[in-house]
Amino acid sequence: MSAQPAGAAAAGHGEPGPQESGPGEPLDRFEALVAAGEAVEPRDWMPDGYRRMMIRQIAQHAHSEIIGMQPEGAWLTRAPSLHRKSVLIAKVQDEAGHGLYLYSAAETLGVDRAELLDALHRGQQRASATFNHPALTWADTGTIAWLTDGAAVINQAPLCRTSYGPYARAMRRVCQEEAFHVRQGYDLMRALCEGTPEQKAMAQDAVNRWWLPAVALMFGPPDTEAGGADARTAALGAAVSRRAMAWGIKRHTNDELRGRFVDACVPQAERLGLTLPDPAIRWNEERGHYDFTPVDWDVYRQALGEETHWARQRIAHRLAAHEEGAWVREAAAAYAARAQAGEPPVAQAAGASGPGRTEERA
Ligand SMILES: CC(C)(COP(=O)(O)OP(=O)(O)OC[C@H]1O[C@@H](n2cnc3c(N)ncnc32)[C@H](O)[C@@H]1OP(=O)(O)O)[C@@H](O)C(=O)NCCC(=O)NCCSC(=O)Cc1ccccc1
Repeated sequence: MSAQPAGAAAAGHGEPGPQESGPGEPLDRFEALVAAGEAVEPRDWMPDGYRRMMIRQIAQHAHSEIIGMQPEGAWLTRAPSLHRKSVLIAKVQDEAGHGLYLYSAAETLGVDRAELLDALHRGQQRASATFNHPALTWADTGTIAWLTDGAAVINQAPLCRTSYGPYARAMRRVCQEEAFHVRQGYDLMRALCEGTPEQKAMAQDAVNRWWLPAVALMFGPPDTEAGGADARTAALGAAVSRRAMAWGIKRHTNDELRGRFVDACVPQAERLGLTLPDPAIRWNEERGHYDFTPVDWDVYRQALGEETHWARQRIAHRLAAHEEGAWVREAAAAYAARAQAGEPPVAQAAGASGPGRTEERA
C-alpha cells in the first residue's frame, strides 16, 4: 500500500503543491488540521501510520458488524412470534448494512474490500471477540441488542467526531440505528422479565453470560500499562492508544467509555429486576459514578476466546457464506461490465441458476 491512494491529486485541505512540500510541512499541516478539529478527507495528505491505523480500525469494525450478525441470526428461524421475527430480521440486516458502509469508508483509504475480507478469512485481521460466544437461548438475542449494541453506541458515538471524515459520516448513521437496536433489545428483555419465572430466569442467565463480553471486549483493553504476564503487549497497546488519541481517531480512553457503559446499564438492569454479574458494582457518591471490577489485561486476553470452538465457527460460517455467494458477485460484476459497455442486461435473470440456501445451513 502506498502512502497515498492512486489518483490522490490536488484536492482536499492539506494537499501540498509540488513547490511547497518542504521537509515536515505536510505533517505540520496534517497535525494543524487535526488539532483544529477539522475532518481529514481521502485526498488529504496523511502520515502512513495514520492511514494504517485507520484502515485497521475501520476494517476490524466492519468485520465485527458482519460477524456480529451470526449469534442473533441463528435465532431468525426460531423467533417466538412473527412480530419478533420481522424485527430481528431488520436488526440483523442493519448490521450487514453497517458492514457495507464501513468497507466503503475503508476503500477511500486505498484498500479493496475483497482484500480486507480475505485478511479476515485468513485470520490476519480480526472481528470483535465479543461474538466468539454462542447465543444459547432466545433471551440471548435481547441481551446482545441491549448490552452489546448498547456498548457499541457508547463506544461509537464519539467516533461521529473522529478525525477521518468518511468514517465519522458512516458512524452517524450507524449510531442512530444502533440506538434503535438497544431499545428493541431492552423491550425484548422487559417482555421476558415480566413473563413467567422461567422466562425471567432465561433473561438472567443470558445477562450472566454476555456481561463480560460486552463490558470487557466492546471497549478494548484496559488503559493501564501494568499488565500481567503480557505486560509488554499491554504497554505497546497503551502507546498505540495514545497515538490514536493524538490523531483524533479516538476521543476517550477505553476505560472512560467502559465506565459510561456501566453507569448507563445499572439503572436499566434495576428496572428490569436483573442482576449484573459483578459483585463490585456499587454507587460511588464521591465520584458520582458506579464502581465495578476493573478489567485486567489477563482477564481481557482470556475473554478474547481466540482459538475456541466459537471463534473457529464464526469464521467457518462466514467463509462458507462467502463461497456460496461467489455467483452473486460474479453476476453483479458481469451486469456492471455490460452496463458500462452500454450493452443491455442478459435476459435470463442472474439468480435463476444460482444455488438456494440449503436446509442444513438454514
Ligand atoms: C474497542 C476497540 C475494538 C479495540 O480497542 P483498542 O484500544 O483499539 O484495542 P487495540 O486494537 O489496541 O488492541 C490490541 C490488539 O487486540 C485486538 N483486540 C482488541 N480488542 C479486541 C476485541 N474485542 N476482539 C478482538 N480483538 C481485539 C486488536 O485488534 C489488536 O490486535 P492487532 O494488533 O490488530 O492484531 C477499538 O478498536 C474501537 O473502538 N473500534 C471501533 C468500534 C468497533 O470496532 N467495535 C466493534 C464492535 S461493533 C458491533 O459490535 C456492532 C454490533 C453489535 C451487535 C451485533 C452486531 C454488531
